[in-house]
This record gives sequence, structure tokens and C-alpha cells, in this order.
Amino acid sequence: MHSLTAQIPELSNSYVCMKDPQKVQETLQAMVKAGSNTLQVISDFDMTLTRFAYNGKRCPTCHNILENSKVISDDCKIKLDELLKTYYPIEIDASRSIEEKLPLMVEWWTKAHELLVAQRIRKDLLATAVHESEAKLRQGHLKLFLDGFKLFFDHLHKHCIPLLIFSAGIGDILEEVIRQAGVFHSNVNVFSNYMDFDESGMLKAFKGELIHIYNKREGALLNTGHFQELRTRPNVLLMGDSLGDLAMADGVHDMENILRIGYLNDKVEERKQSYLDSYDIVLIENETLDVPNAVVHYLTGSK
Ligand SMILES: Nc1ccn([C@@H]2O[C@H](COP(=O)(O)O)[C@@H](O)[C@H]2O)c(=O)n1
Repeated sequence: MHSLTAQIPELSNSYVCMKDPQKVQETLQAMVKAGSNTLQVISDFDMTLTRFAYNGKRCPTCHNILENSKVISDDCKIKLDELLKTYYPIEIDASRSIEEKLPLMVEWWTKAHELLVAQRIRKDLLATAVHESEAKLRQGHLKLFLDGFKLFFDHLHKHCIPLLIFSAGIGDILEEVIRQAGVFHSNVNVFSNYMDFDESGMLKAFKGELIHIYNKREGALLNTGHFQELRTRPNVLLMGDSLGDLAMADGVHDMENILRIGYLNDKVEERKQSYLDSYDIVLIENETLDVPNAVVHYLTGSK
């Protein structure tokens, strides 16, 4: 443990928990030895790259950004909020199994997307909806511009490390958030739920297979081309906030090492043990990207 925190001091922060620090150290050493040209990063978006809360108030997910915006009628907002109040407690309920939650999550996403489609949302209004929203990418503890998300995205770009953002949110909104933040670099790919617009620019459906939090394995296996292109990068840094995010790397070819960093944002006591059993590093109620940034810097041999 001592030499691990000497190498990455951020891992000694009180919000960092590891079930097996020795394994974390061995994995990191193997990944450094293999070199950053064998590394790929796979990250969830909502509540992983974005903040969970700010000044005591929940931050919006991709869905919430749209739902809270002017493009949605008041009546529809009430219905979407009722869905959130019904299904989010199920999403984070530690007493239910994933098998039990899965059909209910499909129900949530399906009902919400049907309501959104009925709003006939205009594509050209999405940028304003994001601009006027309270979306917040995670910063560092110093809250400097070159801290947190900017450092994370820019550093991966500078070192030509592919970043796959794998989200059960809404791809069009997610892309707009990172574009407006100036970090939608050429090394970033996104798997998500994308909106389908008609020729007049009105939302008519969602494209392809639905991605919800518990079917990311299927989503990964549908995108074999992406992982085939990255077959020379068998070392993975995975970042998520739900147990469903662990499946995001299931499409990686001949994986050699994986380091999983998990944000535990809500229902901490009930879920802590299952996160410790599944993620190598668990960050408890922490809103920064300090640990992922420190790990990425360590893996790229940067100070
Ligand atoms: N109608 C909905 C459906 C889902 N959510 C939240 O979005 C999150 C999924 O996105 P990831 O980037 O984390 O994969 C999920 O945690 C749901 O809570 C929502 O807000 N509204």
C-alpha cells in the first residue's frame, strides 16, 4: 500500500477505498510496463464524467438536461419526473438483483423515450437546451480550468489514447455537452442512444437498439468493429458509477489488464461492499476527476 500511494498520492485520499491494493499495484505496474500505446479508456458518462451533485443539489443526467429544458411541455415534465421518482430508487436499490431490475429499467427508458418522441423536439434546439442547462463535467479539487475534465480529455488526446464514452443517456446531448466544453477531441468515440430526426429536423424515434444501464454487454458486443480497430490495445482503464458499467469492456479483444474505477455516489452504506467486490478502486461521494487523472498520468509516465 505504501509504495502504491507513494507512486500515486491521490490514492491515499480518505474517499478512496480498495479491497485489494496489492492487486491494484500489480495491475498498474503491468499496464505501465506494456506502455500507453497499449491502453484504451472506456468510461460511462452520467455521474461518472459528470458530477452527481453540486451545492447539495443533484446535477442533471443527459435525459434530465432535455427534460428540464424549454423544448419539453410542462405536462410532459411532470410525467417524466414521475418516472424518475418511480424508477431511480429501483436503479440504486441494493436489495434487488440486476435480473429483477432489468425489465423495470427497460420500462423506464421505453416510457421516457416515448414521451420525448411525442414532444416532436427540434434538433436545432438541442444546443441551446444544453447551453442553458446545469450540466457539469467533473472538475479537480482545485476547480481550475486545467484541472478535472479538461485535463482528463486533453491528456488522453495528447497521448493518442482512445476514449470510448459508453452511455445509456442520450448521445446527441452527451456530444453537445463535451463539444460545448471544448473537449470533443478526435480520440473520443461515443456509444449511446441517438435520436432520429425526420427531414424537417423533428425527433421521430430513437435509433437502433436501446442502451440502458444493464445491457452494456450487449451494446459492447454489437460494436465489434470499434474493438477490432483497438485490438493492439489490450489494457483497459474502465470508469463507471453502476455495476452495469462493468460490462462496458466485454467487447475488448484479448484483454490483458483492466483497472476499474467506480464512483459510488448514492446509497453508500448499502452498496459499498458490492462496489468494493467489483471495482478495483472505489471513490466514495467524491465529485472530482483527481484519481482518474492521477492514474492516467501515472500510466503515461507524466508528472
Ligand atoms: N429517463 C431516464 C433514464 C435514465 N436516466 C439516468 O441516466 C443514467 C444513464 O446514463 P449513463 O451515462 O450513466 O449510462 C442512469 O444512471 C439513469 O439514472 C435518467 O436520468 N432518465
